[in-house]
Amino acid sequence: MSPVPPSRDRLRIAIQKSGRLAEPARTLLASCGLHWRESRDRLFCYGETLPVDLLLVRDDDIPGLIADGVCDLGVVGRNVLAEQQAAQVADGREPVFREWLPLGFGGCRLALAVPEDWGWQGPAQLSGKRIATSYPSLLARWLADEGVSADVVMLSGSVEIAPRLGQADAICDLVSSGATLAANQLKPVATLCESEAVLAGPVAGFDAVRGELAALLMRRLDGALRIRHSKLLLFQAPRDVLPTLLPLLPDAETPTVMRVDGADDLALQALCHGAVTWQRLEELKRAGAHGLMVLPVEGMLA
Ligand SMILES: Nc1ncnc2c1ncn2[C@@H]1O[C@H](COP(=O)(O)OP(=O)(O)OP(=O)(O)O)[C@@H](O)[C@H]1O
Ligand SMILES: O=P(O)(O)OC[C@H]1O[C@H](OP(=O)(O)OP(=O)(O)O)[C@H](O)[C@@H]1O
Ligand SMILES: [Mg+2]
Repeated sequence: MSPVPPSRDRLRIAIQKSGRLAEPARTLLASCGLHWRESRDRLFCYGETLPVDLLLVRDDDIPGLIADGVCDLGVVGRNVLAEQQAAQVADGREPVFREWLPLGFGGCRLALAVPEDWGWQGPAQLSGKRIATSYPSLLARWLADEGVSADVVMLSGSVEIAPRLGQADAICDLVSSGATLAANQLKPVATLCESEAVLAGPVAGFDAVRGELAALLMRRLDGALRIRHSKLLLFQAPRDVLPTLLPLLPDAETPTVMRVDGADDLALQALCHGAVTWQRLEELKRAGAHGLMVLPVEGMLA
């Protein structure tokens, strides 16, 4: 492994090396104007456009790396962050990392699931049962909140198969489409945590240099997230149709309205955060708009 530069006047962000969050995390950070030179072992990326480096790691290690000050920020699932926070609290320790910003990808939920043939009557039914999970602290907290005493069986993977193998009666694991549960004849009965990828950072702030870099990154992330699905819509329309036309704009900010030299119609430009579909364009045209043009938005600074 090539040496990690020891400087602390640079910001270091941990992201997943490979896995579900690896590529979207890099794409999002790149959309904030960050570009890197990768080390030969592909574990460290040196920031070339800003003093912001990447550390490529297992996602479970990210909260600990923040706690130890090895890295400053991290992109990790809320499920992982919340589990490690719950473990610290259960140990009587104050968590030193927290969620800074939800990032809008990696959506899933941590759910409790039971065999399909159980008639679910509520959490009390789990009393004395064995529940397999990779999230023992979140599950233990939920059981305590529900006043239920059950055995938590810790498994690091393939949790859904545990009931079929006789290792557990129920499970608590991540669910997205629900296909894995269905394939294992399980049904979800409670949600313990709604999750997505988040930017995690220390509860305490940074020193001045890294604090400024972190603030800059947060502003850019905020801008990048706001325009992620946004389009700029340009069109012309007669003034009198605007009251029917403007409500049709998909989740738009107040449009800029300009007079067109020598023409009666107005020219409008609207930043739309909702989906600008063909169907919506056709509706706008029927309502009196013409010359409709949809443009991608590369960046935005409020
Ligand atoms: N089915 C899913 N749909 C959507 N998001 C998911 C799904 N499963 C997991 N995630 C999210 O993606 C994160 C990373 O999942 P992944 O399967 O890549 O983790 P991993 O196998 O623990 O990876 P690593 O090798 O880094 O430890 C999870 O912690 C969760 O936040
Ligand atoms: O509701 P679904 O869309 O079926 O997704 C849920 C599955 O996805 C994840 O597993 P993954 O596919 O990442 O496998 P792994 O955890 O065994 O690596 C999670 O642990 C569930 O098993
Ligand atoms: Mg992991």
